[in-house]
Parts: sequence; structure tokens; C-alpha cells
Amino acid sequence: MQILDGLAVSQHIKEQIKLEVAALKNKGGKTPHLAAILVGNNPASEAYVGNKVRTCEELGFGSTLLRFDSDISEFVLLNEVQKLNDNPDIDGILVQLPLPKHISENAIINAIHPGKDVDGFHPISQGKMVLGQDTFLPATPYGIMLMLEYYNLDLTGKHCVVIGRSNIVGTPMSILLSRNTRPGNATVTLAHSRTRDLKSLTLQADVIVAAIGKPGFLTGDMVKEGAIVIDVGINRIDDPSRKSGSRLVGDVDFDSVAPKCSYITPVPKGVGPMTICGLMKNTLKSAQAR
Ligand SMILES: NC(=O)C1=CN([C@@H]2O[C@H](COP(=O)(O)OP(=O)(O)OC[C@H]3O[C@@H](n4cnc5c(N)ncnc54)[C@H](OP(=O)(O)O)[C@@H]3O)[C@@H](O)[C@H]2O)C=CC1
Ligand SMILES: Nc1nc(=O)c2c([nH]1)NC[C@@H]1CN(c3ccc(C(=O)N[C@@H](CCC(=O)O)C(=O)O)cc3)C=[N+]21
Repeated sequence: MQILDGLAVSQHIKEQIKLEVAALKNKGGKTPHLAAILVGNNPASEAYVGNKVRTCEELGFGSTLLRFDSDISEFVLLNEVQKLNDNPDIDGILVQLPLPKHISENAIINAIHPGKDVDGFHPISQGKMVLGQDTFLPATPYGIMLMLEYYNLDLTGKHCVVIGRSNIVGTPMSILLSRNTRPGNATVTLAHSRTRDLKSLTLQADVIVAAIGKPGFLTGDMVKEGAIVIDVGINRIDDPSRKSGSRLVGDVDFDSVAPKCSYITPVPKGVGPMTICGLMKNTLKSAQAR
């Protein structure tokens, strides 16, 4: 069993990004600049956005963090997005999800200029992705593809079972894996809460992507010997033995699943850092195009 080290791969990719930023500046191009919008004070969202802003600094990107109270109206938030769309210094716009219930996430996502949609959530971005056209890929599935590529894992003809069908993870993941470009060319089953007898499907899978949001959901008895398991889940659970009182676990029960795998991603230091890489690569790509 080999652990797919998302932290190490992300560091490698970040070094490449730094070189590309230097080359871009040498050619008289602009410094990539990411703007993040954070509404409310959800601690998890604070941590993720903080991580993204720190990574921008590390890579020599510009970053702007706009914070708003959770009672901001949809109208005012749309106006803030519009200002970022119109600001020529900004290459990428990220609106941290989830948003408060009174704001339509679709309305906000649709307002982001597709040329600055580094999260890859806009319908234009997702439509182009489905058609195999050049676009910003959603950061998490993109990061996972970068990791598979880095380890030279050939999925051609393999059976992948993706568990979870969200717009930002499971659905785009299933599309990227089934495309006819490496590391795709897989045969994909997209499973969700209405899937009947999930275990019989996962037992046939050469690759399992778990994106459910339930700690330890995928257990060893559901996994075939030699499978590749990608754990997207980020769940904070109580752990009185830690000084913080909690720790992060994935959607995979690592202890029972890992011994059966050929490769597995850990949580933390697996898909999470690769998501940030995907986002940074998209922001660089946007600056290069500008
Ligand atoms: N590492 C990273 O960078 C990121 C991690 N995440 C994490 O990944 C996980 C998934 O996120 P996200 O996709 O946004 O989550 P969502 O809650 O949007 O989607 C969860 C999916 O899991 C399905 N599901 C729920 N219960 C079951 C079940 N018992 N059996 C089969 N399928 C089930 C749901 O089905 P249905 O559609 O029927 O409701 C849904 O499609 C979370 O832990 C999240 O924190 C998310 C984004 C980035
Ligand atoms: N518009 C938008 N874009 C997103 O990309 C987005 C979002 N909203 N909402 C929430 C999810 C979640 N997400 C993560 C990113 C990085 C880590 C990450 O870096 N995790 C580290 C550890 C983090 C820690 O220790 O707290 C790791 O897994 O090693 C995790 C989760 C992006 N998301």
C-alpha cells in the first residue's frame, strides 16, 4: 500500500507555479491576483480561506480577502462580485461556500465573470468541462487529476466508483475521469444516497472516490483488494486526546481500508492541499490569459 502524499505533490506543483509566475513577470505580464469573498464567520470557512490567502502569499500572488457579515443582502453581494469582475487587477474570484440561506448560491456563482471563475463553478465553466473544451476545472476534481497524473496512475479502462454527486466534487469528478484524456479514460459509476446496494458496486471498483461528507463512511469490507481510494471528505470530529479537542477525518475509514489498497490518500494532507493547488493553477492560468 502506498500513500498518495497530497502535501508533497502540492509542494512540487507550487514550485512549478512559482517558476511560471517569474516567467510571466519577466515577459511583462501581471502578478496573478486572487480575490476571496467570505460571508459570515463559520470557523471552517475561515480556515479554508485563510489557507488560500496564505498560499497566494507563498507563491507571490496578490490576494484580496473581502469579508461581509452574514446579514449582507444578495443584492449588495452581487454588486461586490460585479466590482471584482470590473477590476482589471483581479484574475480570480472565489466565493467561499456555503453562503447564508437567504442568498442564492446560484445567483452569486452565475454573476462571476467566467473568465475569472477560478473555482470552475460557473455554468459556462461546467458546460465547457462537459464538452471537453479548455476552461477552469473545479479545484477539487482538478487537484485529484493532478495527483493521479503526478503518480502516473493510468486509469484507462478501469472501473471508478465516485460516491457523491455534488456540483463541486462528485459530478465533475465523474466527468473528468470518464473523458478520453489521461488520466481519464475510466468507466465511471456515479453513486449517491439513492444508490441501491452500494457495497456491491464498490467491491467491483478499481478506483473509489469518496465525497459524501460522512466520517469513516467507506469501510474495509466495501473495498476490493488492490483498489485505489481517494478520500475527499473533510470532517471535524471530537477528540478529547487532542489539545484542540478535535481532529480531521475523511469519508474513508482509513484503518480498515488502507491495508486493502494499492494507493490511498490520507486526510489531512491528501486531497485538501491538492484543491488549493488546483485553485492556484487556475488563478495563474487566468493571469496568463489576461
Ligand atoms: N478536500 C477538499 O478540498 C474538499 C472536501 N470537501 C468535503 O467532501 C465531502 C463532500 O462534499 P460535497 O460534495 O460538497 O458534499 P454534499 O453534501 O454536497 O454532497 C454529498 C453527496 O453524498 C451523497 N450521499 C450522502 N449520503 C450518502 C449515502 N449514505 N450513500 C451514498 N451517497 C450519499 C449525497 O447524495 P444526494 O445527492 O442524494 O443527497 C450527495 O450527492 C465533505 O466532507 C466536504 O467537506 C468538499 C470540497 C472540497
Ligand atoms: N467556493 C468554494 N471553493 C472551495 O474550494 C471550497 C468551498 N467553497 N467551500 C468548502 C470546500 C472545502 N475546501 C477545502 C480546501 C482545502 C482544504 C485543506 O487544505 N485541507 C488540509 C487541512 C486543513 C486543516 O488542517 O484544517 C488537508 O486536508 O490537509 C480543505 C477543504 C474547499 N472548499
